[in-house]
Amino acid sequence: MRGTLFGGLSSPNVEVVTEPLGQPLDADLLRAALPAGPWEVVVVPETGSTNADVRAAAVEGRARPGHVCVAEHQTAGRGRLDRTWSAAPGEALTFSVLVHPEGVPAERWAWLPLLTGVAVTDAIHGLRLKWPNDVLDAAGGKLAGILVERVDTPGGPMAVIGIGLNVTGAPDIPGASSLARAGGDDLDRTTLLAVVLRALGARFEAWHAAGGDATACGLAADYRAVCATLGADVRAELPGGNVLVGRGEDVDPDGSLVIATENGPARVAAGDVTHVRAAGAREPG
Ligand SMILES: Nc1ncnc2c1ncn2[C@@H]1O[C@H](COP(=O)(O)OP(=O)(O)OP(=O)(O)O)[C@@H](O)[C@H]1O
Ligand SMILES: O=C(O)CCCC[C@@H]1SC[C@@H]2NC(=O)N[C@@H]21
Repeated sequence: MRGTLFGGLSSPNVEVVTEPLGQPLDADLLRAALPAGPWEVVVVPETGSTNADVRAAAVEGRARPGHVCVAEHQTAGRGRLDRTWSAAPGEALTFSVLVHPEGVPAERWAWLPLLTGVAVTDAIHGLRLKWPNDVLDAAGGKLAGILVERVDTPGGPMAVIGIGLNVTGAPDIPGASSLARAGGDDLDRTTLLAVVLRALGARFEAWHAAGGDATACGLAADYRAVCATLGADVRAELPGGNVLVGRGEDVDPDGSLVIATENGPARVAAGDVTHVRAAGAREPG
């Protein structure tokens, strides 16, 4: 596997074909590129939201952990905090994975979105994370978003991990980027998806085996190493209009961001924050 952006997770099973832009996803090649395990991959030409589809399948007992739904196009893609997620047909990877963090205490599930962000940076070199889990290119453009939702299934509580990764292009949204804009020269979506799923599977297994202890499995340290928010001047907007301004100082063992403010350290959990921005920056919302 060549290219400036891919990480070291290439598989000897992956036949790498450099495809022209917009080549459809190859479901057979994708399945062959994944290691033996729980993967069950469904590729659909169009749907509303892969997160909604996987959630529905899980609730109805039709999907097992390891189920992956990939859409060439979403007509009602969902972002965090009830935002929308948009991408032109074929230009992005939009997919969702069902996972079962069986035995992991509920408070540790907050690491799942951060774990997913780290997996994307494992798979594709040169990317950073904006806390909690926006994936940024080297220039700070957002090229992937992550939406993790808990779902109650007949087999117990599980989580749907949704990833939208802009590959050959990005919507005309200020601050949005894509792998193509970031200078990536391997833009084959089938190969990319296989590499990201392998990285996600490896990160999930290690975290799960550690009972969800992000420190014990090395996830917390790896997260800090790729987190662009640490050391940066940030402005965190909270629901109700309160704002915290300070320097991103640390990420707690529970995944909260510690901001060094003039009044001392303040901790914010992902669910408590409407936006985290570079201080002074004007960004969309
Ligand atoms: N394909 C896309 N690529 C990038 N951003 C997108 C895309 N589709 C929709 N968006 C939306 O554009 C907005 C810009 O993202 P940005 O990271 O600046 O948001 P934000 O306000 O900082 O929120 P957050 O950090 O919670 O994602 C977000 O609302 C995001 O969900
Ligand atoms: O940054 C965000 O706001 C999160 C965006 C998550 C988008 C992905 S695309 C695949 C999956 N299906 C959805 O409807 N959303 C997620």
